[in-house]
Amino acid sequence: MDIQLPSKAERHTLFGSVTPGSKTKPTQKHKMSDLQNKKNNFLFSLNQVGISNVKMPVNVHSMLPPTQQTTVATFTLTSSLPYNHKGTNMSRFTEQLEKYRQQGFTLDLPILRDFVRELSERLEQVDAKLEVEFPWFYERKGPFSGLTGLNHATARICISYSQEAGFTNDVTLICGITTLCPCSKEISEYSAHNQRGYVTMNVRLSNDYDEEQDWKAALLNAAESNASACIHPILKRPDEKMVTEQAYENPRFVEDMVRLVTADLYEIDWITSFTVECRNEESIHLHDAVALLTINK
Ligand SMILES: Nc1nc2c(ncn2[C@@H]2O[C@H](COP(=O)(O)OP(=O)(O)OP(=O)(O)O)[C@@H](O)[C@H]2O)c(=O)[nH]1
Repeated sequence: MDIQLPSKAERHTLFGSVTPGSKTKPTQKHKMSDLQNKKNNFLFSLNQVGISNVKMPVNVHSMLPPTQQTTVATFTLTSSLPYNHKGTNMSRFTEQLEKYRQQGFTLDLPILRDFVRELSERLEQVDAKLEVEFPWFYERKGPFSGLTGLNHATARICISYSQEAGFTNDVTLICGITTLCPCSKEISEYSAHNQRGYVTMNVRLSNDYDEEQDWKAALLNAAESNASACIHPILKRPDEKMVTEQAYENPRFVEDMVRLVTADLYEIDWITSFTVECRNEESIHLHDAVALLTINK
């Protein structure tokens, strides 16, 4: 094949690009109009305005191995906006993220609290909120073989700051477990259906919480230690036999899961309130089974 192509500039013209016209508007920042900083009565104050779905590599400390890990986090950053401000200064949200990225952003709670307070100052607003979600990785050994592999759970941190009320620290962990149906076990001559369930624990941390306690590991343990069995990346046949028998010996409805996890979270003194949800991707249905419980201690 021998195709004679026009130059790249000619190709762009062919596909509709035009020469820039004469430009009259200022190019220097101080001469540009600043629409978003216009003050007037704009009718309503806003609860939240900012940016969402921002991806960034971050560092995470973990009590479970790997104890230092890098992962990709998705951020939402917002503040409120008074009725007399037309718009927020959007560029300052990403400027704040970039400042922390250059320092090697680690998602420790004290660092995130500094981030949110500084963000409110940078925005010249009375409050700010950070929500960040990331896959958190933890090693899991086969129960017989001891062979190690990596599992992950979805972790979320939400820090709110206001000059008036200070900080609230909410965290969420969503992890996979195995559940075996008690009803199916009871009524069947053989076997019982079982499935992958997802436990979502949404927790408010008290001021006593310190990073040594690692909320991620504690919430994972609350879910897994009450499940029919844990999820494993690598299982050899002796492992598989153990996991299968363990599930049969520990049947759980979604209701059982939520109540048992609730009891564990209730006993943790650095948790002030929480919601537990269990969702089973039923293997005998196309629909899921769900249960949810909220506790204010
Ligand atoms: N408020 C607002 N800004 C938007 C919106 N859509 C885009 N922008 C952003 O406007 C930003 C520029 O505005 P500012 O952050 O106020 O920029 P600036 O005034 O040069 O920066 P400062 O001097 O820090 O105030 C860009 O980052 C755009 O992304 C919107 O819906 N609302």
